[in-house]
Amino acid sequence: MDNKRNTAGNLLPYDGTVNYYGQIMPVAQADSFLDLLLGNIDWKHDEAVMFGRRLVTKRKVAWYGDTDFQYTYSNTTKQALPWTKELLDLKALTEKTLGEQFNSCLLNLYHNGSEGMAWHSDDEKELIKNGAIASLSFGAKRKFSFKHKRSKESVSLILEHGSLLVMKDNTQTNWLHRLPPTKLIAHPRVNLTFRKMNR
Ligand SMILES: O=C(O)CCC(=O)C(=O)O
Ligand SMILES: [Fe+2]
Repeated sequence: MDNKRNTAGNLLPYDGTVNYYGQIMPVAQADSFLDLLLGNIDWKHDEAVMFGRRLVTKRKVAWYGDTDFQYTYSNTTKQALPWTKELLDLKALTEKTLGEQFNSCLLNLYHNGSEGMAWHSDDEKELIKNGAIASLSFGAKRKFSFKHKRSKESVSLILEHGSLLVMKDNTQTNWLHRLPPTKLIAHPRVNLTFRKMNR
């Protein structure tokens, strides 16, 4: 909550840019956003196809966006839901902090530490190439890791309650990221990734 957040340094040593702004709001405000997000978002279990089988994830997801955005994966077409009041408030805060505009948001709800997300890059063709992805976290503090696709060098940090992380430039081309599972955490975490989709 000081002016260091405007000069967050690059956490990656090369081939991309990741800035961690830390907690960008008071804890009481982050608590209230967590409650609103847990209660008002249309959370659904996600589906994935693995080994030719349709699997349902333990983690829940939701997708909100500007208008009639649509994208297809695992043979299902998803439609963006219209922004809620609290998502618009969080989008405005994120845009003001970063000086960047976003048009959609993917939300993840991890009920406890047994749920995480495997190594991946956010490089879907629907996303503007090298567009910034802004990640807001609420609830349980969780470790977040990056691994370079060729050198395998890795970088990790802790994402705090009410914090902002941004991934930009050629990060998705060169680095994977993941949210590792942990036995140590028994309470939920909500993550929002504001994204820029092609129209
Ligand atoms: O939960 C997180 O912090 C990251 C989520 C993520 O990588 C994604 O939704 O693509
Ligand atoms: Fe991701």
